Amino acid sequence: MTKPRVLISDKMDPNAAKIFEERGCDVDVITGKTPDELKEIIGQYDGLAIRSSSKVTKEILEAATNLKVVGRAGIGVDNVDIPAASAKGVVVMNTPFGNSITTAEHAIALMFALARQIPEANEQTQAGKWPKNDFMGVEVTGKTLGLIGAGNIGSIVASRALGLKMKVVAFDPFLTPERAVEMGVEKADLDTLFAKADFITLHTPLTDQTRNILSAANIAKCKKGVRIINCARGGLVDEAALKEALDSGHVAGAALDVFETEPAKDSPLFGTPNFICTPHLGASTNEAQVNVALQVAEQMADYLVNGGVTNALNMPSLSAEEAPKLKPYMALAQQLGSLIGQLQHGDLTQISIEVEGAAAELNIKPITAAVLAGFMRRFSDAVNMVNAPYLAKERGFDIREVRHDREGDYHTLVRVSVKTDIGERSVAGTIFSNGTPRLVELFGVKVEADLEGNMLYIVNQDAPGFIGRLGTTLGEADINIGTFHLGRQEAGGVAVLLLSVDTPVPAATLEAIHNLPGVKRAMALRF
Ligand SMILES: NC(=O)c1ccc[n+]([C@@H]2O[C@H](COP(=O)([O-])OP(=O)(O)OC[C@H]3O[C@@H](n4cnc5c(N)ncnc54)[C@H](O)[C@@H]3O)[C@@H](O)[C@H]2O)c1
Ligand SMILES: O=C(O)CC[C@@H](O)C(=O)O
Repeated sequence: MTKPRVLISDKMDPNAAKIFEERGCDVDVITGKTPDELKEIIGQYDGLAIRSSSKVTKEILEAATNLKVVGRAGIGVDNVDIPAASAKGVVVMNTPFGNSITTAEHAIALMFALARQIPEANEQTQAGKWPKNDFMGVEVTGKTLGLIGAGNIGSIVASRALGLKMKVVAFDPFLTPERAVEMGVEKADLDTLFAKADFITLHTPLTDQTRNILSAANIAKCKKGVRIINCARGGLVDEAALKEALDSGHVAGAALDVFETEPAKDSPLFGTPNFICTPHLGASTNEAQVNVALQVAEQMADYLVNGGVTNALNMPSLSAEEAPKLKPYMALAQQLGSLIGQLQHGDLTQISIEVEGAAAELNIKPITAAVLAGFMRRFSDAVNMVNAPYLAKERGFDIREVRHDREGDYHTLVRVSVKTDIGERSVAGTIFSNGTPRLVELFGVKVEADLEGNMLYIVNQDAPGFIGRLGTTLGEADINIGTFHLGRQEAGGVAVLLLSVDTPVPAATLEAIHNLPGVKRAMALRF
């Protein structure tokens, strides 16, 4: 088997390359490429490991003909076009915890730097001015910290602030009252936070809801003398409004690690008294960079080599322990999805995935994604488990997942049903003890078959002599039968035949089969 190839395109701790190699990948470290240069080489790679410099745009993804995974050594994935990656079937992963402590510590460091005006005091002291009377600071003890965003980093900032004997008021629409109690913070709405906070620190992603969350109007609602810290994303604070508020003295100090446009080289904020900044250094400690590099390399190699999915933003997670257990189920699910997709008639409205027995103990999300990948092949060859759920949603299909505790005739069963404007139909399969998937039911008829290669599906009225006539028709077309599976509802009733054949069945032979007495339907299938 050829080794997966990975490109590390941003500066990253060398441990990442080492891990890729140890885990069975070939790795190239090529940093500093322009988008056009990256476009030229990206087609050779199965994986792309990045920090924030590489922009994984739609154009880059279009050129990435072999790409399976993009791994961000860090949290924010604003430099990756996730919808385009999903549509292309490329998994996007990040490392959501590796740099959280480091970034939280940077926010606290900036809070102290603001409270005691350390950067300016340092500059003037080193200029020989000894400005002892010019820098009257404020204590943080007893002050209120307004926390906007109480996720991973926000909650670490809160715990450090509480340790400094501050009060913490948090605004986060997803913060539950129980979690607020657990964190020791007061949950508040934004206006209450503005009214109470002596310091405000931001820890949200940049979204339509959070863009300019500190707008001119909101800054005006803050206490006079508030100090603002942003170590999350540029664009959360309206930089022009912040400049005005610093100039007027309404805001006593502001510290930005992130800017609306980065690299920020000529911001109007530069040179403003009581303004300090760092060049997006939130995650820049040895510890954090080792953490995120190791983590991204482990996650990406795990996906490329074993199919494990961790911290993916566009695919359900699948641990390295789960992956081997789920592998036969995913093969079965894909085959069932493909079978029902090839046989489906009418306009589809709903797909249901039911798991029963041992299958009900498993993570159903990857099974669903595999069913959809098989099913959606009827629309495009470029479908996989990553993009199938998106494409299915795009087409408005109602996807249902049902877990049954009961064990039926089989110790484990996956059933896929479709609802269309002309009715409902289902297929079901099991996993044998040797791990092979097997179809066990097709549209209500018990029929056992391995779904692989070229197959022929025939529905006929059960009658003596039919199998002989079918064999002759195939023989005359020089088509060799591999396996033969027959199921029927009752003697003389409707029978279902599934045959594996060594070569594809041409249209003329299908037509001849269709014309045999008693045949209701004949279709060539491909797995
Ligand atoms: N400066 C840096 O170098 C650096 C380093 C790491 C992370 N970051 C950034 O820090 C931010 C926070 O990271 P995290 O790991 O804590 O993320 P997280 O997902 O754990 O937390 C984000 C929190 O924001 C909350 N949120 C979402 N919408 C909100 C809204 N409208 N108002 C208030 N809260 C809202 C969410 O509920 C969540 O609790 C991200 O933007 C990330 O990219 C920056
Ligand atoms: O890689 C970096 O230095 C910044 C990372 C940070 O912005 C993140 O979102 O994790």
